[in-house]
Amino acid sequence: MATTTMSHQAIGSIVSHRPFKASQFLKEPLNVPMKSKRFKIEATASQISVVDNTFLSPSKNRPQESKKNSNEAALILIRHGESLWNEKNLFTGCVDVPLTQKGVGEAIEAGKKISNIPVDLIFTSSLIRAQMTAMLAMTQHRRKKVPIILHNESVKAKTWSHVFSEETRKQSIPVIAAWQLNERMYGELQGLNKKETAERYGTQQVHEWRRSYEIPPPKGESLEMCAERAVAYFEDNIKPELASGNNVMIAAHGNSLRSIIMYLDDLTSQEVTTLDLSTGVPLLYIFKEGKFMKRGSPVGPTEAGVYAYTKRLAQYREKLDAASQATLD
Ligand SMILES: O=C(O)[C@H](O)COP(=O)(O)O
Repeated sequence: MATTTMSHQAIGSIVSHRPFKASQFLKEPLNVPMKSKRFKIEATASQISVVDNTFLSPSKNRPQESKKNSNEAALILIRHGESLWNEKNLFTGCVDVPLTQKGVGEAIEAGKKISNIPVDLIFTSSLIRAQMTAMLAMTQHRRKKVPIILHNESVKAKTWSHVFSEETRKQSIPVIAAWQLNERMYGELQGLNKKETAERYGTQQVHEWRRSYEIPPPKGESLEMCAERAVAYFEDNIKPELASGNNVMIAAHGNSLRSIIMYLDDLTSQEVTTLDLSTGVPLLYIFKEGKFMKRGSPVGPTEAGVYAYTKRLAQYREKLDAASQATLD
């Protein structure tokens, strides 16, 4: 991947800034040797990235003028709705299972609760239950922007998923799927029934595996090991977006979010053992002057508490109200 990145920069410096035409790329002769085809694809991608690097690129690479001038941003955390293995009371971890119908409903209800809160970027894990939750929640959002899952896993994926309209891009919300936000890997417990496992190994032992900070399940990740990737990702990729004034939603998992909340609330390894997250319940934080203020879980879309001390959120809601009033007139 480093090669691709390096050739991106190398190519980027020589690629002219002429607007990119999909037809140019799609008519690419398929009989070119692999290397130059890779070069051509990379060149094309660099042309795209040169043409519109304000869309989808992390704020740290975004030109100054595109960053919002605000020292306040909303951060919404949401554990995925009930999954098919939650329903069966099986340890899930990194096994990729979808939501149940109840979990779908939970995601939609969560969307209603946050429908007035601005969302500029969405981060999910690479697991479908988190991605389903994010997409379903956003169907309820009053701003009606379209969440678009980014595909930067290869130069070709990035090139072939390019959006060619500036206006359409403005009506979209980039969704970044990161494996670092995946549920903790539950090792040899994955697929086992939680009740049967407690009967076999003892309730205390299973509670330690599930809720302690340092003790990993057999051949799995401890919460501490999960935090090493999830919190690092949050600090490197999500916090800079908040600092730029971008409002972020993270749809992830019980333990990857427990590790992030431990960081946000500065919990001790003892305190985090009592932290448990329900499925599909959004939690709101306000990031202001470098600090995270917990605002709790919005019960309804107009709950005053959500907007207390957050002038920007209140103004955003007033704008949505005015816009919907205008469409009614
Ligand atoms: O991975 C799982 O089984 C659940 O998402 C979380 O499980 P836990 O509540 O046992 O941590």
